[in-house]
Amino acid sequence: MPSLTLTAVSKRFDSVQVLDAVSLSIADGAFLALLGPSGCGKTTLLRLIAGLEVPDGGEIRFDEQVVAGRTAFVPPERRRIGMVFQSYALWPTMSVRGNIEFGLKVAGLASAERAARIDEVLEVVGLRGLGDRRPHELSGGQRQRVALARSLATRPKLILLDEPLANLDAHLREAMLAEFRRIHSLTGATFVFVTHDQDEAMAVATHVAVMDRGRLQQIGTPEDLYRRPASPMVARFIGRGRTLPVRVVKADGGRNRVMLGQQLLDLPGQAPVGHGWLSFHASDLKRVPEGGELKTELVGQVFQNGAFLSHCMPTEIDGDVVSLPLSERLKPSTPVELTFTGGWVIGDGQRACDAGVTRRVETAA
Ligand SMILES: Nc1ncnc2c1ncn2[C@@H]1O[C@H](COP(=O)(O)OP(=O)(O)OP(=O)(O)O)[C@@H](O)[C@H]1O
Repeated sequence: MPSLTLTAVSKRFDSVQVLDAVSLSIADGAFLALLGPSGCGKTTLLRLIAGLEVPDGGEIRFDEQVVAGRTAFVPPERRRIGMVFQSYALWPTMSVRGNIEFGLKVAGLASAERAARIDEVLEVVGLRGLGDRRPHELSGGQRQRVALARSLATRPKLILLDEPLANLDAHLREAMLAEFRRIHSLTGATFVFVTHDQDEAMAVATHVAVMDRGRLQQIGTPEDLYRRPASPMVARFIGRGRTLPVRVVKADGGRNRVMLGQQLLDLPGQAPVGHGWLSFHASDLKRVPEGGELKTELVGQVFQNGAFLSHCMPTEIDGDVVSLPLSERLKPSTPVELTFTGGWVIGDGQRACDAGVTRRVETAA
């Protein structure tokens, strides 16, 4: 059963359409990352799910209950959600236990049950023994764990996390990502996580929703987005992907014949006949001595991860620079012929999640 369903959710601030008919559905226990460039509407979407904003149109359902729609609006405190912000938002004068206990008191739990719940969540987030400390006596990572413990304590069905790792250094971020995964699978709650960092999203989420200028471009597993992007924007945004213009001449059962300049290629894809895009990553390219499908000229190299990351400009077609690691240093302007060992064909203007289309996502096994 889907635990969260958005149907054509829209929001305007003044004259700006911040969210435009966003529809998606996630299953119970999913870990969804909302990913996209700054200003694309991720936080606004999270705030709508939380009930901190009211949509102008569309509907939000938790399980079968409409929590925001034309005829219903359930306030945040009655939505059974937990929220974790990048600022932690802990009470500085209260101990860790006090911070966690606050929401339990509001929920009307008796003292013994509150104490048991606090012990339980401190154990889950790995802070047993630190309950009497105050926030200033904790590291950034520990404070974020307290914030998570506080949101878990009321046993919400849905945990909403708004850039929770933004204030941590790179090393701690990685450790906390692993923690979020562990805690997610331990609790079985549905997590919705806002980030603009795709490595973070791909590492932690079972499903990722890519947004661009208020619209949902695609929702899928991290592998779907990487290998089968639904739009040129997703192809370029995920994994430093590249796209080249192609003409699709045949569409047949999940494969496409395309013309890349004068070269005929046969690749996986679901594009209709017409103008399209070949999407690929560095690992889909191979240098060959001659007869390559893409003729280029070297424009620069950088030594990176034990290889020369080589930037090559197509010479026979109109397209952007492509990059791949090569084992040798080459002189600038050296001709470099490439073939495609992989790639994915996208139709022009293809959109996975246009207005009114609901994409269902099942939880990863
Ligand atoms: N309360 C508000 N009043 C007016 N405009 C707002 C309000 N909240 C957000 N916006 C605007 O809505 C757009 C989307 O903002 P939002 O914070 O949802 O984006 P985001 O994708 O989370 O961005 P970031 O990654 O930078 O946090 C922005 O142009 C922002 O300026």
